[in-house]
Amino acid sequence: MLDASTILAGPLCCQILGDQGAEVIKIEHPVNGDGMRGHGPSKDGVPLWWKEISRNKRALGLSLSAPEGADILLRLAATADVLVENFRPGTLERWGLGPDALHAVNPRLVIVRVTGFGQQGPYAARAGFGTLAEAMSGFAHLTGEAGGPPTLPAFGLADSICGIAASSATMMALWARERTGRGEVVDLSLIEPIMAAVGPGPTVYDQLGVVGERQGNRSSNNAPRNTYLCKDGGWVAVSTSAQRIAERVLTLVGHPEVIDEPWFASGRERAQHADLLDSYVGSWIAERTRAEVMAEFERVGAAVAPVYTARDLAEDPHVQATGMLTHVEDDDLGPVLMHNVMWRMTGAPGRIRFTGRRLGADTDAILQDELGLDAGTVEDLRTRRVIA
Ligand SMILES: CC(C)(COP(=O)(O)OP(=O)(O)OC[C@H]1O[C@@H](n2cnc3c(N)ncnc32)[C@H](O)[C@@H]1OP(=O)(O)O)[C@@H](O)C(=O)NCCC(=O)NCCSC(=O)C(=O)O
Repeated sequence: MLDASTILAGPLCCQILGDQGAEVIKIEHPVNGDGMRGHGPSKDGVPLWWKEISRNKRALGLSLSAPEGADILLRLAATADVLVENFRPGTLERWGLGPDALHAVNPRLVIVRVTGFGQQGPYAARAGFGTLAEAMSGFAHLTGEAGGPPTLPAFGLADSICGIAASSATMMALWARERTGRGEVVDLSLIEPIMAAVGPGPTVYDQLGVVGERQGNRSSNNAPRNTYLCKDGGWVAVSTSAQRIAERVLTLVGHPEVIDEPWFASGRERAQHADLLDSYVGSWIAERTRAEVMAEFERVGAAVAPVYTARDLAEDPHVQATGMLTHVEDDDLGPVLMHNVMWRMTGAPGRIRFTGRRLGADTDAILQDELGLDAGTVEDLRTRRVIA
């Protein structure tokens, strides 16, 4: 599997498949590397996010815009199952590496193309980032306080949802290939996966002519639903998407009488009485420590979670017991804590074999051992910065 993508969506797709056993070659610009190397904090010059996002990927520095680099990609593509890229539409074609050229060397290749806005349409040529997808999908309009500005997430939400969707699309394309014998071209924009996650807003607009508005931490589908401050300064989140859970919460906080109100019978109607329900739940929680709130909610079978920092998450006994986070040995850093393979499978469990490598760490092995280039050619390409 060839990961010629940059920053987040495409690389996350390849990380997920690499976790599950795909042999991934990470292709990067030989001089600049993947911009992802500069994202987020580093320790003594070692980029920390890179260790996680590029795990299980061998590193090849290769200029795809140089004709000799493009030729090397075609040779790698000839035996690959999948190529993931996220250049603007037309860029691969400009380098002689469009789907026609790739399928000419390997008709069974699955080509996954991540873009901001899709391969076609009036916005196709625009530069795309997850932030723009968060804005255009409806997410930002719905997020934030009523009366406050539209709000963006503090992390790459649209990119990550797209990366997860891309991994699923890749597997579906591979499955289709099993039946047809032919590769696929997957056209995946950053907008569509987060649009699907934002929900049925366009359907509601189509049928009812109304659009949703920001309402802080509340939901228009259920109440009580919010974050609440505990006596010791900790926060918890409560959700009551199921009717039975709503009844248990209001009984627990000492207001069982409200359950008999006709409007209490549906989440949507409860949402219209969020002020009252929040005041009942909020004042009960404010008199207790977070540990007490957690224990009481658990005792009555209601739904609650602590609002965690990264430190809380790392120290949580459930996270530790289930291995949701795991330590992986790294050459630069020693043991590094990172999120584990995202799910557990009985027969073919995923595995983190190694952490993200330095730019070009595997270039010689890939070009000499796998493509049969001689050492002199490799050195010449390196001198001319076609490879790194
Ligand atoms: C990210 C982009 C805005 C970057 O736009 P541009 O800089 O104009 O690049 P292009 O796509 O046109 O691709 C050409 C450039 O790719 C760079 N490039 C990268 N890798 C290589 C390799 N291996 N070889 C050659 N060139 C390479 C190089 O600098 C090229 O510029 P030249 O040397 O000049 O030719 C765009 O690629 C894009 O819209 N991608 C789709 C959406 C996407 O995935 N966005 C990033 C998600 S992360 C995110 O949203 C976030 O973190 O925030």
